[in-house]
Amino acid sequence: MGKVHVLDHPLIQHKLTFIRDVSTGTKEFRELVDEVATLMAFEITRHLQLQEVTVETPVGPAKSHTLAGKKLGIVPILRAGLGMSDGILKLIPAAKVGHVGLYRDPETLKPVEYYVKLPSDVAEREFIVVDPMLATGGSAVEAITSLKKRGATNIKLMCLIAAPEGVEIVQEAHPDIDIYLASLDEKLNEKGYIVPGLGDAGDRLFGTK
Ligand SMILES: O=P(O)(O)OC[C@H]1O[C@H](OP(=O)(O)OP(=O)(O)O)[C@H](O)[C@@H]1O
Ligand SMILES: O=c1cc[nH]c(=O)[nH]1
Ligand SMILES: [Mg+2]
Repeated sequence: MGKVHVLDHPLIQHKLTFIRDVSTGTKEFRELVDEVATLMAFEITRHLQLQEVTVETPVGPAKSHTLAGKKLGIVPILRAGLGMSDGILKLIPAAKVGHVGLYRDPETLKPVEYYVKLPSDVAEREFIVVDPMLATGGSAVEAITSLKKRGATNIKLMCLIAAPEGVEIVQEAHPDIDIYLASLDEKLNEKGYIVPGLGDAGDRLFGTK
C-alpha cells in the first residue's frame, strides 16, 4: 500500500492558511500555490541519488556531488495542476513536463480526459503527478492510469489538499503510489468539494467562475 505523507513544514502550513482564506485574491493565491509547490518539491526530493564528482574551486579541487539516477518528469493535471508545475521547475529545471487534461463532470463527478502529452522516454523517468485537489480521487486515478498505460512505472502524487475518500480510492486503484500532501482534510461535501478545503482550485488560480 502506498504511504500518505503530510508535509508539516511550518512554511508550508503557514502559506496553506492564506491559500485557504476566502479573502485571498487570484494574484496572491497563484503566488502562494507556486511557493508551496516549491517547498513541497524540496521535501519530496530528499531521496534523489547523488554521484560524487570533482569540481575545481578557486582554491583547488573539491570532491562534491551532483544528482544521479532517474530523470524526473512533472505531470500537472490540467487545469489546476498548472499552478504547481512552475514552482517545482524552479528547483528541478531539467525535469520534463507532461500534461494530462481532465475535467470533472459536474453532474457525475467522473473525470473526462481531453488531452495527454508526455515525454517520449516515459519508462525511464520518475514522475510527480501534481494537482492542488484530491477530492473523490477520480481525476488522480485516471491520470495515473493514463501514465501507466504509456509505460510509466515510477510515480508519486503531490497535492495541496486531499479528502480521506480520495486518498482511499487512489490507494485501492494504485497501491504502488505514495501520496504527498500539505493537508489531509475532513471530508467531501454533497457536491464533491473538500471540506474545509479551499474552494475551486482552478477558478481561484485563473480567476474564472
Ligand atoms: O478528485 P476529483 O473528485 O476528481 O476532483 C479533483 C479534480 O477537480 C479539480 O479539477 P476540475 O475538474 O475542476 O478541473 P479544472 O482543473 O480544469 O478546474 C481539481 O483540480 C482536480 O483535478
Ligand atoms: O474541493 C474541491 C474539489 C474538487 N476540485 C476543486 O477545485 N476543489
Ligand atoms: Mg476546477
